[in-house]
Amino acid sequence: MRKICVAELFSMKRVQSFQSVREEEVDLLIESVSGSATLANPIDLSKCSFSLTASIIFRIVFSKQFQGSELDNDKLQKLVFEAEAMLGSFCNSDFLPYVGKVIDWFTGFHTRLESSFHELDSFFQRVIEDHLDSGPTKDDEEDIVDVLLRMEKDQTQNDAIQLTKDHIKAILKDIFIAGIDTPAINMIWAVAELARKPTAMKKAQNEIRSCVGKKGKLTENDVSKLTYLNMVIKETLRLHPPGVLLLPRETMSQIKIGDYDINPKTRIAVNVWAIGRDPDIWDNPKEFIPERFIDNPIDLKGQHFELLPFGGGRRICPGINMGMTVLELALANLLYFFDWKLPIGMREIDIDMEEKVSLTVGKKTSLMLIPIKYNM
Ligand code: HEM
Repeated sequence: MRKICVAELFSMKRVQSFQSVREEEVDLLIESVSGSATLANPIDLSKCSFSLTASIIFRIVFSKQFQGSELDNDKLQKLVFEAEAMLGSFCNSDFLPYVGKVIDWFTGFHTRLESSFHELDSFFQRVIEDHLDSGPTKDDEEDIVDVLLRMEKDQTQNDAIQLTKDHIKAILKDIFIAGIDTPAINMIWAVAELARKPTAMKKAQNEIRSCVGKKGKLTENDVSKLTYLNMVIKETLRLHPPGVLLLPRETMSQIKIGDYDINPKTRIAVNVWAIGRDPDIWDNPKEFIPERFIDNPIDLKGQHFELLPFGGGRRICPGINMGMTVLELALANLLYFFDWKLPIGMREIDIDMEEKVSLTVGKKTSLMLIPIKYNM
């Protein structure tokens, strides 16, 4: 099932087919930040980044606008954070037969879980019904729901897996939870780290501005030339991988890790946050130094175990291409069009880097910075 979805939903071809959506949404973000830049007031970049990734996911998944939708105005953020909190919490009934269920009822966990599930489920149900009502879509205009409904319709009884509406909703939920928050979190950590290190910020801006020149427009085609920006993103993902423990694994046989004998069916969590800060692997591990990736072959594709922000193996993030493209495009645009100043009276070291721990680990407080329009 995952194989089919990866081939259909996250292939390079499909990711490319949504290029115009990403570029249009980033342009809208830049337009809205430009409006605030004239006032020279700090803006809430955390909110902007969540709204950008939500807008992109809404359009590629449902062909719907996020702004003005029933989940706009912080409602979606609350829903996603609540679903992440539930997935990241200890669920007693998973581990303690019978008694666990009673404990979950008693603590209120069960009610929270049900309410989070029903809100998302009824939203996806409406989305699917809308798509069915509006009939088939042309191949080159398909969104992700269209693709999933087509796969359901075209399957035969001989197929090994029978795709149902519940499967479709589960896939949509996965994309929603995994695809909106993670790139937004990374965008914020990257800008926060750059704001704390003005030399790196300037270096990234100089690279972008000399590459794009006075064109006044920065597209995905420009991004592949930005090597320093790519190092900034790698360094951010080393220090701040959003999914710090990856998805849980279960051992299939008796294995040995270091000096430990691990039994079959043991649940394993891989702490990529700790690996990224391991002093045996990285010099000055707590320092933000994008230059450490110069002439360094380590990449993000799950082959180098020193750096696994997208995981690895069979469960590696299927949205890696989409996530990286959104991150690169949005950051490049924010750094091309604006210089970023700290609110009055604030120093670089005052930027709060405290983490908010849930299923993902983001910046606890909003990142507030003043955008200054760059004169080309
Ligand atoms: C910077 C951006 C992103 C980061 C750092 C990230 C990271 C991750 C990680 C660490 C995992 C677990 C992998 C493992 O355990 O080996 C994961 C899973 C997943 N990601 Fe991403 N992700 C990002 C963007 C996206 C985007 C944009 C989408 C979709 C559009 C997406 C969809 C998914 C899905 C569906 C899964 C679950 C796969 C499964 O259940 O096997 N991700 N992601």
